[in-house]
Amino acid sequence: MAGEPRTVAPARAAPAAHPAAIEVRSLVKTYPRGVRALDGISFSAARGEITAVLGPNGAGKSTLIKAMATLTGFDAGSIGVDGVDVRTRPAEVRRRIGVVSQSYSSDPSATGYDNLRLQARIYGLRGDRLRARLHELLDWMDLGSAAGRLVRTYSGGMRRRLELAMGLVHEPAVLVLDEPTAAVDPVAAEGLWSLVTELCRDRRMSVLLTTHQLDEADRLASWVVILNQGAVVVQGSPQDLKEELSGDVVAVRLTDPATARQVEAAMKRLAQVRNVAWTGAELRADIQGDARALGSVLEVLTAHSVTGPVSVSRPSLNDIYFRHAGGHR
Ligand SMILES: Nc1ncnc2c1ncn2[C@@H]1O[C@H](COP(=O)(O)OP(=O)(O)OP(=O)(O)O)[C@@H](O)[C@H]1O
Repeated sequence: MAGEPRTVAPARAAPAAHPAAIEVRSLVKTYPRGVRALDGISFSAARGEITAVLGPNGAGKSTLIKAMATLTGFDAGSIGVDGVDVRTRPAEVRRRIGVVSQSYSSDPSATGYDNLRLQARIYGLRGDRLRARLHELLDWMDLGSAAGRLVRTYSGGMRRRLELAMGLVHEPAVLVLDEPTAAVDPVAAEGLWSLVTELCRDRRMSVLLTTHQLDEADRLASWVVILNQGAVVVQGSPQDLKEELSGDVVAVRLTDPATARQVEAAMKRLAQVRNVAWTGAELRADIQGDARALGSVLEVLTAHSVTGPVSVSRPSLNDIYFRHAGGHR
């Protein structure tokens, strides 16, 4: 379960004269049968920066993206995209936002070029402008030589780059990427991230991404919003979030269920242990204090005859994620 709702930094608010790339205020969305997917979330994504939204399955990330992209309605609150209200001016929002969703939107039985051309035509590009934009995007995404091939012959990384090109065709001010590196290999993911970083740095594009890859958020984003069960449990810069966890993290793998339960209970009784969370069979304890705190934790492990390797490290964004977004055995 998540801890108490909290922020390590207040939700940022942009001055009215320079609206944020995305401004979400007290957003509520309830699906039929009373599923409250978004329970009053607020955050702001700054212009020209990467903002990451993290959260476990079902946290509400996709619903949030759909609401931003005008693909689903919401019950209360507001969303501004590039200063434009989603509810009152949805058509204008669609011109200003590009969305690259988790599921592919390209047609595998058409060529990369034809997919991109169709997308450009949907956005009203014609003639020389269309050809120039397609040429630019294909070149930029390093798809020039593969443009005439059917998309079904593309590798996962090439297909992701094509999807990115399709999301950029109308030169949106705000780009939303829903788990863009899911199912691509690390090299292809790295390629995608350098393209996205370039978009922000050189073209002042604002990017909001959802990811399960915490190291990605840590490395790329200037602001991180962690959702759980439709609520913002914590938000701040990666640095803010890390500073929130001073002390050390002790990690140990416990495969025997009875031992795991006993060790968890004993750890929780230690005054120096601030939080205990599970990542699969790995128990992670946040400890506060000097070497004596570590000594007490090791004593618990010894008392329960735990002989496996134990690691001690500085907290990462991973630890904050599991602390706030759950992590039960
Ligand atoms: N069309 C729908 N009808 C009813 N409930 C829905 C619908 N879509 C999503 N939900 C529910 O809303 C909640 C939030 O789902 P959402 O897909 O937004 O989460 P998510 O964070 O994107 O998850 P994932 O990481 O698995 O993609 C979940 O409880 C989900 O079951």
